[in-house]
Amino acid sequence: MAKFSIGIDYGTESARALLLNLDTAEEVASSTMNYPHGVMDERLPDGTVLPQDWALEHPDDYIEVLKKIIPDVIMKSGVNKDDVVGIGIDFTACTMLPIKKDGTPLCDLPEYKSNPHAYVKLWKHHAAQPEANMLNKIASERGEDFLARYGGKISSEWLIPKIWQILNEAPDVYEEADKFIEATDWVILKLTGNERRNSCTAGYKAIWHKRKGYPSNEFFKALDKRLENVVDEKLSRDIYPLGTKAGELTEEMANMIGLKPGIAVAVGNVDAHVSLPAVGVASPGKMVMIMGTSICHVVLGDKEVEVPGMCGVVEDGIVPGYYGYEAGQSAVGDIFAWFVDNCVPDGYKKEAEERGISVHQLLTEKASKLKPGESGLLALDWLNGNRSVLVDADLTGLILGLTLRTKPEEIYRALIESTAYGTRMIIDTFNEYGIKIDELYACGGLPEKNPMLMQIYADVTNLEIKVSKSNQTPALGAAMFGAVAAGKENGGFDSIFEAAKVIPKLKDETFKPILENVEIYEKLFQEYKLLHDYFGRGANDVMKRLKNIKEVVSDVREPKTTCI
Ligand SMILES: Nc1ncnc2c1ncn2[C@@H]1O[C@H](COP(=O)(O)OP(=O)(O)O)[C@@H](O)[C@H]1O
Ligand SMILES: O=C(CO)[C@@H](O)[C@@H](O)COP(=O)(O)O
Repeated sequence: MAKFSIGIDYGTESARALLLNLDTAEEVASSTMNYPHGVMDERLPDGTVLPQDWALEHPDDYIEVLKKIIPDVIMKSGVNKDDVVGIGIDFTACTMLPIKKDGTPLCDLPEYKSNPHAYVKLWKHHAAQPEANMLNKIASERGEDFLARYGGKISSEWLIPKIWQILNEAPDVYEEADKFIEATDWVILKLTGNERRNSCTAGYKAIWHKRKGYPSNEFFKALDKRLENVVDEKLSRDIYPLGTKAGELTEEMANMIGLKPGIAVAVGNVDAHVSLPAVGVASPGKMVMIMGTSICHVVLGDKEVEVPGMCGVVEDGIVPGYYGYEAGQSAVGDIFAWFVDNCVPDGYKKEAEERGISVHQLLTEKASKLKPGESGLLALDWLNGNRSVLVDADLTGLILGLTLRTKPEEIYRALIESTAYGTRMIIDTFNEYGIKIDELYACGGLPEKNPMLMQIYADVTNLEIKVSKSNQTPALGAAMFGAVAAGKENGGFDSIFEAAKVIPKLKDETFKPILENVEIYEKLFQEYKLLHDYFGRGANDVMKRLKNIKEVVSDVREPKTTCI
């Protein structure tokens, strides 16, 4: 009798469940649900207004979606729920929340309902940049060796700046919280009743090292004396490797989501990292791009080297036995969404509607007719800051070369190209510092949605791109880890390597660089690099000065005196 595993991918806007047949490697059914509260970046459910750079979610949504998407995949597939042997989840990260000892999120307590700090801080919450700046300054003055493992800087997206922001702006929330926890670990706590923090988020987002643990209490004290014992008081030193079984599905949750109690549940994982074995990559030299709202770039290495501006290198952080490297771009699809939502004339929207296609598709169709370089435009892709290689959320976007004749599709294409140049910067930096990238693999929403974009990435990087056959690659990876938690004796796998040999599939069609495009893009990329270094490496900090003026004028937070 065939056995099944369920993978749940918690994305930025929605969660998707995938039911995987472990005998045939077939993706039997999937189901998606948007988070009822969505991303809260302007106000809380009760109307409380949020300052700029904030991005919150409601933790109740993460359970709510399970009640729909799990019964849905069982119903659609007609599979007997008793044949499901494993569950794995992956999440965006660092997506964190304050909770009480029993797991109750602070925002669920009536007295904290209107306090933004009591909610989930989503990965793209960038309002902890002052704390990140200060942390980097202090760590660098103290010669903390962990900085090198994070490309020289800790991002404002990561856990410690976020916790420190809570302490600075809402000390009562900090006090009231018994724990701060990654959302991925919180969902596992809800599913199994066990707090089993995973090594991936701990390593990449919480400055934890397999052999050295967290930074010292002295370091945390140097940040703020109230943080001296933050690890022991608010986090945990018990960290579990990926592939470990976190526990078994509790009766209460099983009843709620329509499954059998006792199913093996894997420790939590991250959407980017979980995707690597899901495209069949289990050795160095092959970079996987998870392309959607943002792009995460992950690659394995057999040594630990310091690559400037990478998000992190973590031993066993992706699969056991290798150093997992991560880099990323904080906004990619989000930039195109911004353009579509804010900068497209009504005529375009009408045309798209009449033809029954999305505005993205219409712009892409028009932009496909342009040759590389034809628009005379060049853009910087920092509309949500720069995560790699500059690690600076205070940088902003730029479009150069506009004229009175510039068309929306030209700007749309220039924005796509800018994100491809951002990826090329990352690849070049890895190559330069000894992590060779010989092959590119892609998964996520964008390869499905936009072949023109994929061709531009192949031309700009001059690398052939292989694409995952699954349109739910992170969920597939999560299901594979769920099957590893179940173990071979229950119809699963003994290791993620075993699963990676038989489950993943790639599309037959690949995106191959086109020589004449490669040549023009090489010239354009050199121009991008000049702009990148001029605005991003301190020659002209105009972006930060503008942001500073904006903050003072909008009076949301004290002006920043230093930009690091
Ligand atoms: N045809 C398109 N071309 C380029 N981008 C698109 C297109 N359609 C949607 N998008 C962008 O894709 C992103 C969503 O990607 P997806 O991978 O589905 O989600 P997520 O990153 O949340 O997992 C959105 O930011 C949206 O703007
Ligand atoms: O930062 C990470 C992983 O490290 C991602 O979770 C984050 O970029 C969000 O990814 P999505 O674009 O929503 O898939």
